[in-house]
Amino acid sequence: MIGIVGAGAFGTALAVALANGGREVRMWARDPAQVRAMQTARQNARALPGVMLPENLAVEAELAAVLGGRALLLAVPTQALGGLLDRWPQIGARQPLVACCKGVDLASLLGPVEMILARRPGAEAAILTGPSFAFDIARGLPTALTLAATGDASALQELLSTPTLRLYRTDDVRGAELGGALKNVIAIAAGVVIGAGLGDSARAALMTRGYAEMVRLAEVLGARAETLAGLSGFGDLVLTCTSSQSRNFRFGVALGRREAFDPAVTVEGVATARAVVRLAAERGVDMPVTAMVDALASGRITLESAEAHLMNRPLKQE
Ligand SMILES: NC(=O)C1=CN([C@@H]2O[C@H](COP(=O)(O)OP(=O)(O)OC[C@H]3O[C@@H](n4cnc5c(N)ncnc54)[C@H](O)[C@@H]3O)[C@@H](O)[C@H]2O)C=CC1
Ligand SMILES: O=C(CO)COP(=O)(O)O
Repeated sequence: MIGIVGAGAFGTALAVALANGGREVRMWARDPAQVRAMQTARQNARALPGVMLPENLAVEAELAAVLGGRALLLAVPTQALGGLLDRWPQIGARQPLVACCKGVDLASLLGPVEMILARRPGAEAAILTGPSFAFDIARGLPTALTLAATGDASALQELLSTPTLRLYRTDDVRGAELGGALKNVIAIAAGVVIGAGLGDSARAALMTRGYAEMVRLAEVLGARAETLAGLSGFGDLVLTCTSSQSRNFRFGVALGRREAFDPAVTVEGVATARAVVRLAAERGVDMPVTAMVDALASGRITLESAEAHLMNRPLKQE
């Protein structure tokens, strides 16, 4: 059995793909009304309307029902992960924990695996990340992801791979965590550029310079540059900066157009930008694109001054 905590878009998509791949899956949602609706309609109408839940995917109202399997996937937004682990001490005692989220925690400046290990020392912890929209995964479209764990991830890799979900493993947990977290910030910047009508060339420039600062910070924090060049960094950066399926990209487009954006939608890059600005300052790393996204998203600067600031930085070697 594979347990999943969190029945949002990503948790449900993984649950559907794993169940369609022949695994027994149990997914827990905190809202009993949502559980009943999913049990009755065999759909997650809130997160993935139109996707049928296979028979071997059970939707559970009790957390205990999803514990004790071969792995427990934690599919909640990064800013909710700490609270989840604090609220439910029984999570983690009996199975490997796989973080299925992308971000840096604002309260602790830690990544998802670091947050798990800070609260559950000695737990077997991993992160599943990489270019993959929930709807694509749920529809059974081919998807490749990175599974990063400090120990040997071969058994988990086998368990979580299906004919449509192909997992590559790495021991560079820091690199995988940071690739997924930092690309969301750059995707917001790419959205701003498109929303403001600055053009595809400007987007390509921002993606490239954004990638440079992602690698700069990741290396200082002990990650390997080659991990950032893989699925969890470069791969996800390309996907998220170029598709309007991405919520981070769409949030950026709204910012660029000076339009409002639904605050109920999960946009990981906003809190992560704020956290990364602090992390970068602590480590003395220059991250101009991230700083600009944070300042824009929090309304501290205008679009015009953000553009002028980035274009008027001292000329330098690439
Ligand atoms: N949607 C996508 O295409 C993908 C999302 N991700 C990542 O997955 C993570 C989750 O995102 P989504 O599922 O898309 O967000 P979502 O907003 O669709 O769902 C989040 C779910 O977490 C639940 N939740 C929040 N706090 C909770 C708590 N304390 N206890 C229990 N449940 C809680 C919410 O009720 C909601 O069902 C994010 O870090 C995101 O970056 C990764 C790859 C693809
Ligand atoms: O991480 C994702 C795709 O890999 C999903 O991106 P958004 O959270 O921006 O929708």
